[in-house]
Amino acid sequence: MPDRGTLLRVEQLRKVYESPTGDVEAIGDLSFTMDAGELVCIVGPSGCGKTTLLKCLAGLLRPTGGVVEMHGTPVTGPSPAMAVVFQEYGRSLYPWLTVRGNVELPLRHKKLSRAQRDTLVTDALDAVGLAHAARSHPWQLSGGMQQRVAIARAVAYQPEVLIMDEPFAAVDAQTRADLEDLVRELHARRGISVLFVTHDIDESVYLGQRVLVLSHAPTRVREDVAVDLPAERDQITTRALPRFTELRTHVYGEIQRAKRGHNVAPRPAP
Ligand SMILES: Nc1ncnc2c1ncn2[C@@H]1O[C@H](COP(=O)(O)OP(=O)(O)OP(=O)(O)O)[C@@H](O)[C@H]1O
Repeated sequence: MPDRGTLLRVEQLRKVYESPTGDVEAIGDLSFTMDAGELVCIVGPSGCGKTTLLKCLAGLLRPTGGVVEMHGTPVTGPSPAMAVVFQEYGRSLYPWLTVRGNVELPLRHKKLSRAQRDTLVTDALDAVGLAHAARSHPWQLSGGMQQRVAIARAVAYQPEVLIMDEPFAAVDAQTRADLEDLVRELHARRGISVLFVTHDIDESVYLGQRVLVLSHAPTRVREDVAVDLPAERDQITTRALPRFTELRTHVYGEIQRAKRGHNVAPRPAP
């Protein structure tokens, strides 16, 4: 397990895209911190700047202003301590490699022996329930299985933080529920910190220990909602709790207000 303490610190982050047709201010003045071992979800109105934020955090995009720090060190480029899983699993996997080959590929950049690599790949495939499909090719798998391969690849890399950008948007509802539980299990068992962007309000409350609600663009944190549901969750009983309904209703209301452009009202969560 990683040490507890501040993992990520984002301070007055700002991102302006410059283009010939005019500048687009995607991130306004955004600050939050995340502790090691936390599972934090991010929701916000469509187009508010969620992907831009994740790319700045992952060192894939240079911010216009502000600070992103991991363990007190500025993030200036992609870090081996972070792994990113995007929505388009189909495009992120190499069709000519087997499942095992796809999971193994990024590990070739690490100084590991063949045996160490094999163990990490086998463990990651076990963790996502795909040991039996190791020799298949991605195109032989269902969408949900392909997304599991993408998750296994991220997990095998042994990141400290897993950054996920709407990873289950393209799979069916049942598969989505299974993958949500897989993420919760990886977080609980392996102590991986998870930052999870989703459009789905129920998903954010079911998964998260906190939900950051973003404002419309140029985005900032509108509210940081503590999800005080029991740590042990399951799809049926947790979602049937009155507190689950209260939290999802609250987050939904905040997003509606954010869409209408209401200012951030500093008030406590329900
Ligand atoms: N490369 C780019 N150049 C110019 N503007 C961009 C670029 N990428 C994103 N934007 C703009 O920045 C804003 C935020 O986009 P972003 O994709 O980060 O939002 P999002 O919240 O992830 O969107 P969605 O809800 O659709 O997933 C939008 O206005 C978008 O048009």
